[in-house]
Amino acid sequence: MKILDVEGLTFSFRGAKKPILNDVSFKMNQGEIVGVLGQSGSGKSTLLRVIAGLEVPERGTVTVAGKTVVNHKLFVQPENRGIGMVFQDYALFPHMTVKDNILFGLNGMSRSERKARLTEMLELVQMTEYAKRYPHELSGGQQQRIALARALAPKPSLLLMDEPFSNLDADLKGEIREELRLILKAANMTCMMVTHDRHDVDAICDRSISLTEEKSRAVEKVKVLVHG
Ligand SMILES: Nc1ncnc2c1ncn2[C@@H]1O[C@H](COP(=O)(O)OP(=O)(O)OP(=O)(O)O)[C@@H](O)[C@H]1O
Repeated sequence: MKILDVEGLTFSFRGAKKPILNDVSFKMNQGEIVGVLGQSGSGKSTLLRVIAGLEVPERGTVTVAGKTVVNHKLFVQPENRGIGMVFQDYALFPHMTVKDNILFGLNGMSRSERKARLTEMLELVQMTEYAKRYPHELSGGQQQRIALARALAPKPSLLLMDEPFSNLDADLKGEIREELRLILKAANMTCMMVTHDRHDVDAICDRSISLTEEKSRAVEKVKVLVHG
């Protein structure tokens, strides 16, 4: 089943001469983990932001789990797109415990459903005994796992991760990469991950797409590189 379908996506920042995303098209199947590679400034984060609904494209269509979320006449708000996001700095709420961070965003569920989902998420990321801690009492890798649990808790169709390893030291990175792949596969989550590090892609992703720039600085069509 197709979870993400991006067709002819074009986006320019206000006042810019050329689009930063120019006619970008690709698809993702259920459960696929896809890396987004490209040089600094090539538009990787912007692509994620447009898909998430944090930016409005000039042209193009984005369809998530069969539902069009943006086209020339439609714009679905970010919170209604069924998309989870994990940012570079994890963006955990510092004044909330691990438990409350994960429960945040589960408002539509009954009390017992929320409790069950919390338990399930803590088990998935193996952080059950940390439920009462605050973010500053956790290591970088543990904070990343909680950010992941919080993003997965509302059962999004698609997870977007922007440079999820940039805050981790090199030793931890290897361990966390393996762990992240296992968690995503266990949840059968479809995930798009921005990274500038090809090693991340090799260790975690099923394949990658690459944003390429011509000398004109116009972004070319996405090239799909299939790994393995
Ligand atoms: N709000 C903005 N207004 C104008 N230009 C912007 C804005 N945000 C980003 N840009 C520019 O758009 C381009 C793409 O930015 P983006 O953050 O998507 O790149 P990236 O590929 O994720 O880069 P990096 O790997 O360095 O994070 C950059 O040249 C950046 O300077």
